[in-house]
Amino acid sequence: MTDSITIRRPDDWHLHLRDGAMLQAVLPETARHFARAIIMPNLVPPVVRGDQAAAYRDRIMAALPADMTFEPLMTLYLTEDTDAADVAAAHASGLVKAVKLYPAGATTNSQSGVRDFDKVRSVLDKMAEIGLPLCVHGEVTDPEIDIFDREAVFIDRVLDPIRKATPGLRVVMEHITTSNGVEYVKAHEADLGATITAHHLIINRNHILVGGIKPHYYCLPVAKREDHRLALVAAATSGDKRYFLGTDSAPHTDDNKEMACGCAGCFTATNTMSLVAEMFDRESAMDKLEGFVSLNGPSFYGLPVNEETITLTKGEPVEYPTKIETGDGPVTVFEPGFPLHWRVV
Ligand SMILES: NC(=O)N[C@@H](CC(=O)O)C(=O)O
Ligand SMILES: [Zn+2]
Ligand SMILES: [Zn+2]
Repeated sequence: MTDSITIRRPDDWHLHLRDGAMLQAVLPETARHFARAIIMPNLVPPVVRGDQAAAYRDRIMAALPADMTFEPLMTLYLTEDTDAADVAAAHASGLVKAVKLYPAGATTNSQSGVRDFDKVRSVLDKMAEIGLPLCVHGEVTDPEIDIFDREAVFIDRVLDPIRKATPGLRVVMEHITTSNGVEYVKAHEADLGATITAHHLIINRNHILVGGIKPHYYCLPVAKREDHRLALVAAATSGDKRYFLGTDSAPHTDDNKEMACGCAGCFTATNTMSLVAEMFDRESAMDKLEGFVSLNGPSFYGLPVNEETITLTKGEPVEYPTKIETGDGPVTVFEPGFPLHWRVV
């Protein structure tokens, strides 16, 4: 049995860093292990234009501790008013690596998202032309649709039509939670990838609801039934290059999670590598870990892999804080409910 593994330094292809005091507190948790991350633009107000993305990147770099290296890969939040020329310029300058589609009302800070997909047609056409990926929060918001079906219905009603209407558009299905998401990627060879979070490899909907409600397991898309979790584990550990790690680490203060109407989001930045390694080890798939966390993402985004390496070793259960302190209040670290044995040395 292997108890030590050295891999190229990983990247996180879906991360929420927020701003201000929260940014200051959570950034080191990611930069400790990850070289780069795709930075989600759902601030209030959202990061819509290139100049806003440049200013946000500068705030992230200013918050980075002097002894750490980290490269934020910036994204723009697609709205019905997004200007295709501004998007193209932000991409040409090297600043912006993706555009993010939030169906309006689907998740945290998505009020400015898209309602009428015809209104973003010209931006999507431009993105297909210049090879700029679209990252998609794939859930319909129709109140008639059951929350556990929203991803599957999104694929049929929205995603597949968009892809057919915009040939060549490169799409990342973000934080997939269903076998439907896994199968859709598998069935469409070109221009399609998917991120998978650490927490969706670990929890199913029972973990949220059985024996009392667990607000720190509530995120969107919500965890589904066990057969979907198993499909995600199989996809992540398969070695298929189209699946890669996007943690969706999404900090909310405990005050905002543990309330009558708690926010959606799991905070995993602190222990992601231990969580993912534990799950890969259980599947006897440690040889696939580097692909999932360090190689497949750069391959999809057309970026070089990281030159540095990290080493993980297996031993006594890893200790990590139950909460991190932030200027806005404590944020609870994702607790899988079982010991983690792999640590980054
Ligand atoms: N995943 C979540 O539950 N929350 C994210 C938004 C998102 O990625 O959908 C957040 O910004 O808090
Ligand atoms: Zn999302
Ligand atoms: Zn997210």
